[in-house]
Formats: sequence, C-alpha cells, structure tokens
Amino acid sequence: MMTVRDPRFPSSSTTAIQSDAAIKFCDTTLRDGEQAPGVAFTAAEKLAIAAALDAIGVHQIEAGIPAMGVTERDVLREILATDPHAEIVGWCRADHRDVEAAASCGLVTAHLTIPVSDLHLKSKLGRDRAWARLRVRDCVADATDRGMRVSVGFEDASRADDAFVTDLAGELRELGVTRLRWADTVGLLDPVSAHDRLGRLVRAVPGPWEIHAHDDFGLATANTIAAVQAGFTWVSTTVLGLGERAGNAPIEEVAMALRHLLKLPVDLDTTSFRSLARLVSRAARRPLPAGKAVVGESVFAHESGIHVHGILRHPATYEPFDPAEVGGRRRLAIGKHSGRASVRYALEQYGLTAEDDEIEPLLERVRAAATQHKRGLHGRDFQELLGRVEMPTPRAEAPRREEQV
Ligand SMILES: CC(=O)SCCNC(=O)CCNC(=O)[C@H](O)C(C)(C)COP(=O)(O)OP(=O)(O)OC[C@H]1O[C@@H](n2cnc3c(N)ncnc32)[C@H](O)[C@@H]1OP(=O)(O)O
Ligand SMILES: O=C(O)CCC(=O)C(=O)O
Repeated sequence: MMTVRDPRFPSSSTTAIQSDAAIKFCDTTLRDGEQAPGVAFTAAEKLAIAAALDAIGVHQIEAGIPAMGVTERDVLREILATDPHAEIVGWCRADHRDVEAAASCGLVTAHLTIPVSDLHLKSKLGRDRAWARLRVRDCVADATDRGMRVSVGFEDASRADDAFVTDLAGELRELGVTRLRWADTVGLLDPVSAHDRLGRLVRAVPGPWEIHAHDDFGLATANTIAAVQAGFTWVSTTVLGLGERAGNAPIEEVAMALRHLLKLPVDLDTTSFRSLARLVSRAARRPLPAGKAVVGESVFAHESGIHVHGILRHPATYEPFDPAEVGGRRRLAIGKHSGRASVRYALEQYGLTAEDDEIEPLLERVRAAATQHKRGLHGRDFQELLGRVEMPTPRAEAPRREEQV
C-alpha cells in the first residue's frame, strides 16, 4: 500500500463551512446507539464519547435516559459538569416520572416521546389517540413548568395517520415545544414517499423538524437526506449508525452526503470522523467493517488497475471527496486486480522503472500471490516478488518508503 497525496483536492480545513443555515445534528449514540443489543457503555466511555461528539461540534447530544436509574443519572450529571458546547438532552417517555428524573439530574432540555401510530397506541399501550394527545400535552406542561426546554418525538410516525400527526404537531408548537422529531421507528420509509409526506408536514406545521430514521431496509441515510430536502432542518444520527436492530442514520454518512450531494453547509469537524468511529466501535465492542462508508479502513484504498490508473491522473476519478476531509488517507493496493499502472507506480516507490514487457511477468506473479494469500500484497510480499523476477535497473534516486496494506 502506498499513500498518494494530491493538491487537486482541497484540504478539509478549507471546506468546513460555518453558516447559520447549517443543518443541525442531534446525535443519539449515547441513547439509541447504546440501545443496540448487547451494547453497554461504561461511564468513562459515555464521557469520552460525549466529549468527542462535543469536540466535532454536534449541536445536541441525546446522552441517556434518566428514567433508567441512578447510575444513568449520575453519568448525565457528569457529562453536564464538563460544560459542553453541545446541548445535553435526556430522553423521556411521556411520563411524569421521566420528566422528574430528567429534572433531577439538572438537565435543562428534555426530549419527550409519544407513540403516534394506532398500532403502538393500541397494541403496545392499550391506549388511543385522545390519550396520546392529553398525555403528551400534560408532560410538556410539566417540563416547561420546571423551566425545561422540551422537544417531542413522534414514535412510529411513519405508520401513523399523517392528519393526526399534523394536528398534534400544531398543538405542541403552540405549547412552546422547541422541536418536533418524526421517527421512522422500524425503518419503513422510502426516500420518495419521505420527501412527499414530510414536505406536506413542514408546509402545514413550520419546524424545526428533526428526522430520526432507522436502517431496517438500509435506507436510513437516504431517508434522512430526503427529509432534509423536504425542509427538515435537524437530523438524528449515531456514530456508525449504531442503534436498535439495524441501527440509525450514521452521522458520518449523513454529514458527508449533506455536504457533497446536497451542497449544504455542515459545520462539524468532519476530520475527526475516523477517530470518532474507532472510539465508538471499541466502546460498543463492534468491529468497524472495512467497507463502512466514509470511515471504513478500505474506503479510500484502490486496487483495481483501471481505478489506480485513473486515481494517479486525477483522484476525483474514483473518489467522491478528499479522504483527509474525514481523517482518512488514500492508499493504492497491489493485488489480484492490479494493472500495469499500479505495478509501475509500485516499482517507482523503490526507485525502479520497467518496460511493459518486464511488468507483465511481475503482474502474473502479483495475481498468483494475491490469490494464494487471499488478500492484497503487503510491501514485503511485493519486495519478495521483485527478488524472484529479473528486475529492471534501479534509477538513480533513493527509493520512497512503501506503506503496508
Ligand atoms: C423506539 C425507542 O427507541 S423508545 C426507547 C426505548 N429505550 C429503552 O427502552 C431503553 C431503556 N428502558 C428502560 O430502562 C426501561 O424500559 C424503562 C426504565 C424506561 C421502563 O422500565 P419499566 O418501568 O420496567 O417498564 P418496561 O420496560 O417493562 O415497559 C415499558 C413501560 O413504558 C411505557 N411506555 C412505553 N413508551 C411510553 C411512552 N412513550 N410514554 C409513556 N409510557 C411509555 C409502557 O406502557 C410500559 O409501562 P407499564 O409497565 O406501566 O405498562
Ligand atoms: O425520540 C423519539 O421519539 C424517537 C424514539 C426512537 O428512538 C424511535 O422511534 O426510533
């Protein structure tokens, strides 16, 4: 593996845009993220993740569930004591005990959730829409009377009656609710209907609206982007998409898609995305897949001959943005799919040049070795192959260091 740097991509420091119009992030790695089965952060891990999210400039951190008990409340207090720039939020049911628990940790912001689909209201809670309306209004009043800022989440909104959600949203806005969260709780939304339905909602009840998308059909990022296109100004995300079942919309995917696909300002320090991903992956005891979009180890690695040939001429041919923008680096791999340009480039790293007819036999050996090892070649593998073929004469200049795959 070798690193290629190219000045044709702007550095991330010049692309971070500060703007009032930037989409706001409410990161829920410490709440929905930790709800992923088997994930249990220690207090130290929660503090470290909160600090890292704060450092990248996340606007709100949904840091836990006060109703879970003393330990959770203690951690929430500790996070608040670090005096973060981000607003720290406690997730609550529409239940006075939850509001009390949130207030008792010194939280000034509470997020209250009310299920809005008939399925959830009837089958889960044995209740109806009228109950939901009264209950959430009552709890909002409780929290605001305590001087708290309140946002409300509509659980299972994607399976709810849009007319009911619209009416309830209008009422809650009049009660002073700061933001409304529309939750696709079981990930049933698709981007086209999301754009249609959520656009109508925003036109009926002005925001701020937040989208909370789940990834059961692999559409959480797409649906989040569609919601923003429809006029939502807040996104609910988690690092690596960690969360219930298939997870949530990953912060790293949403941020980069907003910036590069929608050309919207994103005022997060995206250069820390890779280190943030590693931190959460370790704390969650979940390996970070090599091909994970934006932050995976191999997402800026190129092996295929045609791609390396292109990248060497202009990195944008096969990269959507500069890897440095997310704390990554470009790497060229030598492997089964390498072509002459790759091998020629690799040889150059050792101060060697070669004609095509000299490269062909080497390429054959590269393919055989990669197939045998079932991986790309490390620097030492390549050097070993060089030793076994009749190699061209070294050039005068000193060899450059090669990085390993
Ligand atoms: C879609 C989501 O992600 S929602 C968030 C889900 N997150 C979690 O559940 C993680 C943390 N949860 C917990 O620690 C516990 O479930 C607690 C502390 C919240 C509640 O624990 P328990 O009192 O033992 O209740 P249990 O978990 O068995 O059942 C949930 C209770 O919440 C009630 N409930 C569920 N959602 C809501 C809501 N939005 N508003 C009001 N009450 C609700 C249910 O009716 C049930 O109450 P009941 O036992 O009086 O019928
Ligand atoms: O805050 C909310 O209402 C969303 C709760 C949630 O995590 C979900 O519905 O998936």
